[in-house]
This record gives sequence, C-alpha cells and structure tokens, in this order.
Amino acid sequence: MDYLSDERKKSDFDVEAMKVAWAGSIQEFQLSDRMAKLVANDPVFEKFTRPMLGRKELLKNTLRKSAHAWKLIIDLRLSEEEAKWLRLYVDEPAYTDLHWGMFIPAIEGQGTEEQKKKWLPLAKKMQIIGCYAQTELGHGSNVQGLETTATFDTRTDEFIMHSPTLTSSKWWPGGLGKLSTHAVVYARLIVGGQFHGVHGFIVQLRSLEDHSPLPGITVGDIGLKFGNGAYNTMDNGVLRFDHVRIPRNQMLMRVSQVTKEGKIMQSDVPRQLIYGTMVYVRQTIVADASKALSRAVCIATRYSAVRRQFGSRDGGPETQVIDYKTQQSRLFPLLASAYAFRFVSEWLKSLYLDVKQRLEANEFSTLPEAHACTAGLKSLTTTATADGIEECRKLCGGHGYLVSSGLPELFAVYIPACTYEGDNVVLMLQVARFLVKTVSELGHKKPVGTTAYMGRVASLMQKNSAVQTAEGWLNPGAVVEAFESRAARMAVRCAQELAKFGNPEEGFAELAVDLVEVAVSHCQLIVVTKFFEKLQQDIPGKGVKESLEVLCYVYALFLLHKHQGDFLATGYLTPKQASLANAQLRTLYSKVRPNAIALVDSFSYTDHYLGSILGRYDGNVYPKLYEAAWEDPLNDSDVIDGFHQYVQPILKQRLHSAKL
Ligand SMILES: CC/C=C\C/C=C\C/C=C\C/C=C\C/C=C\C/C=C\C=C\C(=O)SCCNC(=O)CCNC(=O)[C@H](O)C(C)(C)COP(=O)(O)OP(=O)(O)OC[C@H]1O[C@@H](n2cnc3c(N)ncnc32)[C@H](O)[C@@H]1OP(=O)(O)O
Ligand SMILES: Cc1cc2nc3c(=O)[nH]c(=O)nc-3n(C[C@H](O)[C@H](O)[C@H](O)COP(=O)(O)OP(=O)(O)OC[C@H]3O[C@@H](n4cnc5c(N)ncnc54)[C@H](O)[C@@H]3O)c2cc1C
Repeated sequence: MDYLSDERKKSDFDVEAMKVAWAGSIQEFQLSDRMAKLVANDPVFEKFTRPMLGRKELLKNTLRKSAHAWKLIIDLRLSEEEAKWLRLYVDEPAYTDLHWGMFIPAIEGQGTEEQKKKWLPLAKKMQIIGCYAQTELGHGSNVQGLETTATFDTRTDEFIMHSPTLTSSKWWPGGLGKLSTHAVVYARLIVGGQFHGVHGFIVQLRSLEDHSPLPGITVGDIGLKFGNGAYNTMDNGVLRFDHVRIPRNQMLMRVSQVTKEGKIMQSDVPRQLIYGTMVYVRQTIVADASKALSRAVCIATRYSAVRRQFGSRDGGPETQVIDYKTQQSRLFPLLASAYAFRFVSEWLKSLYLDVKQRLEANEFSTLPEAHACTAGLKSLTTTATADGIEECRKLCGGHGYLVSSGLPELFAVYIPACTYEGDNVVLMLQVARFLVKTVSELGHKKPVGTTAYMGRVASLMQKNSAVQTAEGWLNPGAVVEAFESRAARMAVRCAQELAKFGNPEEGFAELAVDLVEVAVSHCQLIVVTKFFEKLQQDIPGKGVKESLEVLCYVYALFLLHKHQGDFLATGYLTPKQASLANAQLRTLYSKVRPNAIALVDSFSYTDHYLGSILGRYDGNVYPKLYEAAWEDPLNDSDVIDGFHQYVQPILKQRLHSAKL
C-alpha cells in the first residue's frame, strides 16, 4: 500500500524527467540507478544493525562489505565511474574512500610521468592500499607548520622520514590506522640543512606479506569518534617515523625535484599545486553535500506528509504537518538548497575539469579562482548541509531522534565535513583573501570568472533595487543584481576598512569576522547565479523547468530574507522591498507544497540508501516503527539481564520498608 499516493497525484511535473535533471543526464541517471539497485538487492550491504555493533565487529563488517564491493567491481567489470556510484550506495565510510579519493589523486596530480607509471597500476588494482597523511597532532590547517621531516641523504640517495616531536605524529588520516600499506606523507623537505617547503612522499608503512608495520614505523587507530556506527567504520590513524629511509624517487616530484647530488630543481609548476589534491576533493565534497542534504530532506518531507497533528474538524483527519507554514518555511528552503547545491556542484566539476586540463598543459592562470571557488563552496555547502540535517531531525519531531529515522547517523557521519578538507572558517578566509586581492587590483586588472561582477562595481555601488511589488521579485535580473550589489558593496567596504591599517596582515586579522561575511555573500551569489544559469539550459519534461524555477526563487529569496540585514545595511534594499521579497517567499512555498513529495522522489533514492523508516517510499511509517522496536536486542526477553542482580534488591527493600 502506498500511503503517499495521494501526495504523488498532486504533483504537476514529470518525475521521471526531473530524475534525469537531478542526475545531470540520462546516462548518469541510468548508471546511478543500476548501481543503487545492485546494492539495495544485495544482503551483504544490509546496514540496519550497524549502530549496534562494537568497534571491532563494526570495522570487520566494513572490511567484509568493501571486499564484496571489490569482488562485484571485478566480476561485473565495472568502470571507475560505476565503482564510484557503487561505493556511494554501499553508504559506509571505508578505507577505500581515501585510497581512491585522495591517495590516487595525489599521485596523479603531483607525481611525474615515471612515478605515475610505477604507482598507479599497483594502486588501481588494489595491490597496495594508500591514504593521505597530511594532518598532524599539532597542525592541520597550517600546512606549512607541519613538523614531520624528510631529510635528503646524498650518500645513500634516500630521504629519511622522521617525526621529531609528539606533535609531529600524523593524526586523523582515514585508512591509515589499520589498513593502509602505503601513504602519501606530507613533510618538510630538508636538503643540505635547508628547509625547502612541505612536499608529498610515497612511504610504505606495512609489509605486503603479513601487513605488520615496517621497522621504524609506529601506526594505529586514533580511537572512537562521534556517534554510533557513523564514521567509526573508518580507521583514522596515528603514525610516527623513526628515521625511516625511502628511495629519492618516492618524493612526488612534479612541482620540485631533488637531484642525486642534492640540488633542488623548480619546475614551472606553481608550488600551490602541492595543495592540488585538496582542490579536487573539495569539489567532490560540494557534490556530496547535495546528496547528504537531499537524503535528509527526502526523509523529513515524506514524514511531514505522513505525520498529522491538531486541526481535526468534525472527526476528520488532523492536519498534515507539512501544511503548517512554519514547517514549510523550515523545510522548503532546504529542499531548494539541495537542488541548488546539486547544480552548483555540476558547474564546479566542469570548472575543475577545465582547470585540470589546463594544469596538464602547464597553464596555471585559473588555479587561484579554482582554489577560491572550491574552498568557498565546500565551506558554504557543508555548513548549510550539517545545519540542514539537524533541522530535518527537528522537523521529524521525537521520531527523528530514533536511529531508525536514519537522521542521527547521517548527521554524525556528515558533520566532520565542516572540518576535514579545511576548516570552514579557514577556507572562507582564503576566499576573502582572494576577493580583497581582486578589489585591490580593480584599477589595472579586469576581474573575470566568478568575480566578473566586480568589474561593474561603480554601478553596483550606486544602483538600488527597482522592485515595487512581490511579483517584481520573480525576475532573475532583479535577484542576481541584489546579490551582486550586496557582495560588491560588502567587499568594497571591507577593503576600505582594511586600507586604514598600516599593516595589511594586522588589518586582515582584526577584520576577520567581516571578511568571512564578505566571502559568504560572494559564495551565495555564485550558487544563486549558477542556479539561474542552469535554468537557461534545455531542461526537458513537462513542468520540470517551472518547478526548478520555483525552487531557484525559494533558495534566493530565503537567503535574502535570512540575510536581509546585509541587504538593508548596504543600502541596496529598502525595508519595504525586503518585506515584498518575504511575501513572495510565502507564495512560493504554496507553489512548492503540491510538488513536495514528487520533488524528493526525483532524487530516486532507494529505501536501502535512505536507511530510514520515516522516509520510506510507501509512507508506511507507524507499523514499521512499531516492528523495528521489537527488533531491538533489549526486547529479546521480557525481563532484562541485570534486573535480578541490580534492580530487584532495590524493589524488595522498598516492599520491606513499606511493610514497616
Ligand atoms: C548514514 C550515512 C553513512 C555513510 C555516509 C557515507 C559517506 C559520508 C558522506 C560524505 C563523506 C564524503 C567524502 C569524504 C571525503 C573526505 C573526508 C576524508 C578525508 C579528509 C581528508 C583531509 O582532511 S586531508 C587534510 C586537509 N587539510 C586541509 O584542508 C588543510 C587546510 N589548510 C590549507 O589548505 C592551507 O594551508 C591554507 C589554505 C590554510 C593556506 O594557508 P597559508 O598559510 O595562507 O598558505 P600558503 O601555504 O602560504 O599558500 C598561500 C598561497 O597559496 C594559495 N593556496 C592555498 N591553498 C591552495 C590550494 N589548495 N590551491 C591553490 N592555491 C592555494 C593561497 O591562495 C595563497 O595564494 P597567494 O596568491 O595569495 O599567495
Ligand atoms: C573525520 C575526519 C577525517 C579526516 N581525514 C583526514 C585525512 O584523511 N588526512 C588528513 O591529512 N587529515 C584528515 N583530517 C584532518 C582535517 O583535515 C583537519 O582536522 C582539518 O584540516 C582542520 O584542521 P585542525 O584540526 O588543525 O583544526 P584547527 O586549525 O586547529 O582548528 C581549530 C579552530 O581554530 C580555528 N582557526 C584555525 N586557524 C585559524 C585562522 N587562521 N583564523 C581563524 N580561525 C582559525 C578554526 O576555525 C577552528 O575553529 C580529518 C579530520 C576529520 C575530522
């Protein structure tokens, strides 16, 4: 029985076409759909018991699933793209994520042709397992502050990897603790007693025969992390070196080379390319944000349509909580954000692929913008997603707090995204640096790409919004101009404040909070602009483009409402115009309402991937919640183990004193 079938009948767009729009193309949809079903129908990938397993059982279970996934990849001859989707739908962080997601990309981006030829075939056949060992106990954000040393020994043509202090212990790398045989280790290069910056080195950690750590290497897991199950399926590790020797050709040498004689040779490649793996991963994290947020939103939307509270008239049904305006005002902006992040991630991927191609041809001019966009959008989308998942839990009331809602584990697994691959504040400060530089160069350099609007700064500083009615806000030009003006005005104002400081670094430190706000406003402008640009494309299917248009305005006007202080303070909007935007937002919520279930069905998530009783496709929530309660190990017996030992004596004492 489909308890949501009435809801599904209300929608006025073609869901199958929307699935394709969400996936990006028909090919991408079919591929993803095939992998989702493959995983959902395979009992090895069951995951409901995960939060109840102890750490050792949990990790072993993850190893079993990873081995089974690898067997499927080999037996079914899956492509790299298919394998990626398969791992996604297995939905369990594992050492393989870092092997494929960072170890291999680090070698691809920073290795020489010779190094790639040697290491990539081994890694791609999984004959070695690698991780990305950058962060240390004492330093994560400050990469140049890393303490591990790689000292060149000209006599033996080797580097000596060493951890001179406790704080130089590598700390956090996923896959390092128990599984990796190799790591790309970031360390201070020391040649002839001189420090030559931080570089990556391929280091073997464990024997390929019996997996024991090699001499001079101390390695282990850093311990339990937030939440049951969740990210504890990952062996984040600690690593120390005691004068471990590696051949010279295991330094990743695309950026700098060390010769046999101990000479440093710089190629034309900028040293920032050493950070290139982070640019790649940050871009993928933006795509992951849309997946995580859409999962939470799918659960909260379906449950909000099932759940009824208050409002019964003449014995009729109570009101579906999705019909409360307050519920809509919390839920629909998140639904719109999931779509907005999906489309901006599509754009970011194309920007990244373009930069990658240019880098391969030794053309580096677009790297700073790629860094700013990946850093800023990673920060913006992960912050919104982490907050959004928690909001979805609240939108589901008490039942959202049950592990079987799927939301607690999703939250626990997701929130470190605000920290890994760069703390979100640190990353926004990088964007701010880029923007301040752009403003300071306006006189002699034409801003391009995502900062092109700064080229119109004079008019953006003068022109105020012309919107007169609520309908006036349903105009891409009016909305984009509002976001451009706010971002440009805030950036210029901040740059003027900075100019008052004799020492720019002192000014940057003092104005850091304002600078982060400037960076946020710039990143929000990018997301809004890319959503409108997406709507310019051919999007087939009845009512699909129209529904996306509604979501695009919801996203933009929700932000405008939330940050109306900025829009008012910069003088671009009057309070009347801000309130017209809010009135339009209310109208838009009413337009989303009949399509809400269809919009989350369009994510095409299987019940297995959602992992949520509240978010079940058929809406059959209550019987399934009731059934699941009885599957809890505590309900194996009517009288709990420990009762006779610890509780009964207390009860008896009460009866005894009652007699007295
Ligand atoms: C129920 C559910 C169950 C399961 C769900 C399943 C899956 C879970 C879901 C999601 C998980 C998905 C994916 C997981 C993915 C990853 C997680 C795992 C791994 C994480 C790995 C890591 O964290 S690796 C470590 C990352 N570390 C960092 O990011 C460190 C941050 N710090 C820095 O990047 C830099 O040091 C800095 C940016 C802070 C720079 O500091 P600064 O001192 O200013 O810099 P300098 O070194 O001096 O350089 C200055 C110039 O360089 C430019 N720059 C800086 N960075 C870059 C760059 N990356 N690219 C290009 N250019 C760069 C900077 O702009 C300066 O330029 P100028 O022109 O101004 O000189
Ligand atoms: C689940 C998880 C997986 C990880 N996986 C890996 C991995 O595979 N490989 C790896 O190498 N690393 C990994 N990391 C480490 C991760 O990359 C770092 O934790 C991250 O980069 C943040 O650095 P930090 O811990 O040094 O934070 P800190 O920099 O110490 O941050 C602490 C606080 O200080 C603030 N702060 C720091 N610097 C500044 C500044 N300049 N201005 C203003 N505020 C500042 C931050 O905003 C934050 O609030 C992982 C971390 C986690 C949680």
